Amino acid sequence: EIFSSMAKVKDVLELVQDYDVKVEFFDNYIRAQEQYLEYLSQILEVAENIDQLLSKDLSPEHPAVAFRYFHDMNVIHRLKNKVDVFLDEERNNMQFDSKELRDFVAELPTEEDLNGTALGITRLKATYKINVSDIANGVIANRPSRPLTLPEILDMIQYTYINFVEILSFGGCICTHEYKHLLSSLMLLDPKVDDPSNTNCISLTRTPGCQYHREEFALDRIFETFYKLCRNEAVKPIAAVAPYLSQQRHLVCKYVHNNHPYIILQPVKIEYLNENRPTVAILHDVVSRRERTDLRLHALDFLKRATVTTKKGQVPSPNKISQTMLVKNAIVNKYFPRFRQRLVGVTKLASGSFESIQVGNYGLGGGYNIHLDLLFPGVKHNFTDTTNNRLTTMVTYLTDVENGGATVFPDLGLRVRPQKGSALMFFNLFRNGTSNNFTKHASCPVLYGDKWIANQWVLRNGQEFAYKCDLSNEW
Ligand SMILES: O=C(O)CCC(=O)C(=O)O
Ligand SMILES: [Fe+2]
Repeated sequence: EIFSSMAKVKDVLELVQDYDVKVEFFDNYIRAQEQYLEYLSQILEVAENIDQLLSKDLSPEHPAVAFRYFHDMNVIHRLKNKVDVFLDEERNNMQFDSKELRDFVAELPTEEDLNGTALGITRLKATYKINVSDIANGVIANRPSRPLTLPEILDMIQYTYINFVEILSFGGCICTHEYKHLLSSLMLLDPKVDDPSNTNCISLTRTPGCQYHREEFALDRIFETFYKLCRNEAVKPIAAVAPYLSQQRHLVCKYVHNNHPYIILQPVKIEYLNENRPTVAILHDVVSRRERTDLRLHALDFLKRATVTTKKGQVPSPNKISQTMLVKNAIVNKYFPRFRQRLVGVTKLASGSFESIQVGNYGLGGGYNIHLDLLFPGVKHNFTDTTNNRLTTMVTYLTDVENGGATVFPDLGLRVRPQKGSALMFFNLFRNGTSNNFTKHASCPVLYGDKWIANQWVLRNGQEFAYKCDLSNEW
């Protein structure tokens, strides 16, 4: 699968570009074949000439006739010599290695990629309210390209339609927001289809699996909020967090070094976006250019699409259109020690419970639906739990994203634009170890650009001294 990682899309385009040499080869091969056939048909023509002479029973005893025979046969000779020289010179162009072609084609995007791209575009359409006519004209995020051709449009319609039918007949969990994407695909087919939020199709689609999510997150409302935030429309925090907002008048930006040897000479600028319940902050310029490049290069060959288990077996996760890989702690310590040390220095968290780094690259229209980062989402924690959940998330941005791809917190009404080198940090757990569900967050689909992140999660166990726990559900 290629479409779910922009880096791989770029890779395949490079491959095709490299294959220009091969394209030139095919070109030469075809031209050589044409030339060869041309010689053969000339030989045939002369041979037919001789045949005609023979059929007219013209005797070679006639000198003029003999001359013509000899002349024509000589032409054949000359042509044959030409063919020999030609075959000699064009040997390379006459040999066709179909294995090479097969290997090349095996690297190219498949139908699944085309399908994923069509769905990605409808996702962008739903999230960013893009006009159907803009899509048809090849304009996305005010960026012109060439208009789609009729076969391209027909393909897009076909794939979005297939997706629609497939998901309708799919036995697993289908949630309202997925229908919105699909219904907006139908809007692509027919712009007159009503706004998806007004359609009663949605009630047809509730499944027991969805109900669970529905209770947990009240999906309908929250997805509206999610999309609004993605479009950079103003969103108020939900009432449950409002009481804490009055405390936030003094939100600050400050430089921190914590007297920590790793950052004392290069303090980190922290910008608080939400001070409490949960604390959300941006750590500016914590990942160097070199680290950003090296992490991406290191990850590229290992990226894999996340899957989920369904009745149909393992299928790509519909909620996460990206590819990820883990950089094990041993590798982090060896090759990326300063990345880790700077995060330890600024957070004062014990480095022993830092998880392996997860590097991620989003694909075409790729994003990550609303979720909690907890390893054990449904579980209520207390200090007697043996489970060890994720206390802190740090999403470091390895690239800027030209348009879209923001990280949003629907309950908090917060939107964070990826800024290369900075890290978005938040605490997933309250002081008593229970999950703080206000931290649910999502990555908006990438509208234009190549979004790379590196996630650093820090586990709760081992932080007893660094992060004081108590019985409250304060942060
Ligand atoms: O890519 C983002 O902005 C957020 C990523 C995220 O939430 C995750 O990987 O858990
Ligand atoms: Fe997350």
